Amino acid sequence: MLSQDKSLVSVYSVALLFFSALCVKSILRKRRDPLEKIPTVGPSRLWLHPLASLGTFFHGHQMIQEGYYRYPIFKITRCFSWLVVVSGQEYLEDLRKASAEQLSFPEALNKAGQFDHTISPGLVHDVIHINAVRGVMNRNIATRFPELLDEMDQAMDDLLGKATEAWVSIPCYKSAVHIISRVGARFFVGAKLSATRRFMDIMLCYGIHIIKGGFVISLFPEWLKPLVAHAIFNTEGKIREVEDFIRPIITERCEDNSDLRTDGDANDMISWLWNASPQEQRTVRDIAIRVIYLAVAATHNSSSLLTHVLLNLATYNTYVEPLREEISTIVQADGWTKEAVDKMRKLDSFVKETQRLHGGDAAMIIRLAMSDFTFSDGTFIPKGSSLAVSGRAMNQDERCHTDPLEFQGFRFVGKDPLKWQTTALNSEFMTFGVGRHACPGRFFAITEVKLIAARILLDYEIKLTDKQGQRPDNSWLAGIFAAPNKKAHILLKRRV
Ligand code: HEM
Repeated sequence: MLSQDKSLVSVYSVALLFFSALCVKSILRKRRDPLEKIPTVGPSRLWLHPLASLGTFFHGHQMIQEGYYRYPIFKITRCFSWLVVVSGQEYLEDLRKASAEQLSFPEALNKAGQFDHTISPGLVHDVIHINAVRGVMNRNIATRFPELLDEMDQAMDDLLGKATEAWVSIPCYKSAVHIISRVGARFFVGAKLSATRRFMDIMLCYGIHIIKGGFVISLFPEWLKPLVAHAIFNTEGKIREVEDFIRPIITERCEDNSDLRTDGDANDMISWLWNASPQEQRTVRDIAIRVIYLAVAATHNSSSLLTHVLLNLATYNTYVEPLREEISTIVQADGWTKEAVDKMRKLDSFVKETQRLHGGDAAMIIRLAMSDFTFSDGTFIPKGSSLAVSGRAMNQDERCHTDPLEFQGFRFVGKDPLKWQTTALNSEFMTFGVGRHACPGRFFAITEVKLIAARILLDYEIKLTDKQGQRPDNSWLAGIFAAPNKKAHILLKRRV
């Protein structure tokens, strides 16, 4: 009995010693922490980081929402470090103006997705593919619009069959990924590959490779990362599989290292990227890597947005008829063209309102401080800190939008399109970012999502599976990235 008491005492003594050591360490660190002056939402003791990080992992969006109403700048814990979150216009302006040597988007992206190891070292700093999207790709959306339409119809037929007069239940997110990835693949690499099941599966798996692999690889020290990427995630092997699909296309379009032809069905991302690259980067591997990166960038966000739009069409059914009326009138006059889709202002507003209420991440515009940085009010941010903007809270602020938690599908109709059209960049609404890194693919994404929604509206009746009309809740990735409910189904029935 006595010896049992003794061992209990020693356990308590060790625990007390450990706790005291943590407190001392925390106090010392707190004194040294250069971010100490920035208010904290959630636990502020660094020794509580493991627990607090768990809190952020589940409730980060609520913490950011709370911080937004209390401070123009604050911090929360995230994976054993701080995430500094800003919202005030002055801070946003500083963020926008900061040079790449001060606050870097590519480095923040690399830290989050470990692209150096999940795709290729240095890729996030290369601009060839970004310039291709900004320039030649965006110029070709209208030209290649008939193919988008064709691919979208084929993808719908795949999902629902040609003639369905009964209600069919389809998994909303999975179906959105199916349609978006097919339309994207048709646009990027042409009809042959978008119809090749194996290629499409490999590209979809690559997205998962980046999300899961990136997270696991980030847990290892820098020197071990290449080994883990090679041994566990087989990044090289995955790239080689994509190369095998792209090689014959490149060979068929050119016999030496000169420009690839861009006529007819060769007018796609493979030729655009090849022709934009200097001689030493005109390799199958280089093109495969860039195609993978763009396909990943193009698929996840657009599929999530389409899922939210479909769920909202099914939930807020009173918008269906006015939208059908707008779409039919425009299509009767102009046919199915990009210009016609651009003219669909009610649909545009419906998509934007969906982004505002359902689509936005709690933390947007991620940046990594590459050197010490000081905001214009004197707030100091040390090198290595991660920063973000409380985008979702801004989108739902009653000072900007009346009844902000209410879905008003036509909220943006009649408002200045330069500021409130879906593709407009606006420091009060940052779903596509701001400044030099603002999403270059937004014109394609919005054309594609509006086109798919418009075709579904004209061809199908749509409703929720829930008889009470309850929209399925969003889910949160790592507590701060909004994702549509992946289990949600919707019901579609072909219109007669
Ligand atoms: C609804 C769909 C989409 C959303 C919400 C979205 C959102 C974003 C955001 C927030 C950024 C970062 C901006 C910043 O931090 O300032 C970004 C960057 C980027 N997006 Fe998108 N995006 C979408 C679709 C697409 C598509 C379809 C493509 C490809 C064709 C694409 C290609 C890119 C690229 C290449 C970048 C990096 C730009 C750079 O590094 O300068 N995105 N996107």
